[in-house]
Amino acid sequence: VMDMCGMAKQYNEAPHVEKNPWLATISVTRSSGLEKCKAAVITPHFVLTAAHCFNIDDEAHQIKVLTNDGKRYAVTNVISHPNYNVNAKKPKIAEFYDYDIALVEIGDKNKRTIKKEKIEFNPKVRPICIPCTEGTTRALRKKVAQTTCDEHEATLLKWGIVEAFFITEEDNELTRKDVTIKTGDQKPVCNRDALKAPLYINITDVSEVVSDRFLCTGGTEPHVDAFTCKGDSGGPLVINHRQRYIQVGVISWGVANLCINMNRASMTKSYARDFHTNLFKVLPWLESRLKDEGLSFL
Ligand SMILES: Cc1cc(Br)c(Nc2ncc[nH]2)c2c(Cl)c[nH]c12
Repeated sequence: VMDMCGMAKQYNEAPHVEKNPWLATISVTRSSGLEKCKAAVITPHFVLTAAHCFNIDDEAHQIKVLTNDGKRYAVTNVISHPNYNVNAKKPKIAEFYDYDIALVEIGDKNKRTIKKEKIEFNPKVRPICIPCTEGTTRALRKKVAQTTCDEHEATLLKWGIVEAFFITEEDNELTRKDVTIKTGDQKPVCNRDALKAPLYINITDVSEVVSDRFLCTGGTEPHVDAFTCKGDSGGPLVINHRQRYIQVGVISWGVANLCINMNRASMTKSYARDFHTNLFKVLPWLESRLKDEGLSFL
């Protein structure tokens, strides 16, 4: 059976990498320089990240996946969501992040070995749980036979304010940043601040830039949320359910760039919202692309 997902060391003094063993870093080497994103380990052959981390002309050999134990993995394939198209609404909207999600397949095409290289799990490298899989039913301590995907969504994304966190890297140290997902009647209030992004200043209808695929976090109500930096792109938005960890989103974009080369501003802004691709909204794509990975989707 697939290694139990969403398990991490809990004791206070545990190394940060063992508290967040699913975090991975994606590096893309281009002639124009190095781009970095974050990702989440979900199976031995796949990490999950944001589609906007890649350009059309990036080739697999330019991309490496780094796991918490310091191992660098070659990539055979980047599978971006078919509906992702950052240019879809040009010129009115310069960058459009709908369906901003991608699977990165690990392995080395050039190696003559038949078996693909795969991510080695250990206390520093473990998979996170993905919604609507058997592993998440077990992590939620529910009955495997009767639990539905709707129950996963009802349990994880309750109506109103949902406590979650993302993981960022500061001075080579992983730290969790607490946020609240605004669902139900709180969602429109959160989404509306998207129009405060410099990029969208001339847009009047928020639904043109914030599609139903996004989860919205950030701001100062009901408590001051952490905000993302560009370098956090692709990282997982995580819910801690009784010490089991389930990924519900992928960090896509934010309204305010309160980070100058990763120096996070001390003060946030009420409109400093962040938007994450909601995994519940891309399940058919996830399932079709991960069918041979032993995840057992519901
Ligand atoms: C995570 C993340 C990604 C991107 Br792309 C950003 N850039 C941006 N968002 C809208 C237009 N451009 C930001 C900002 Cl800004 C904060 N966090 C970000």
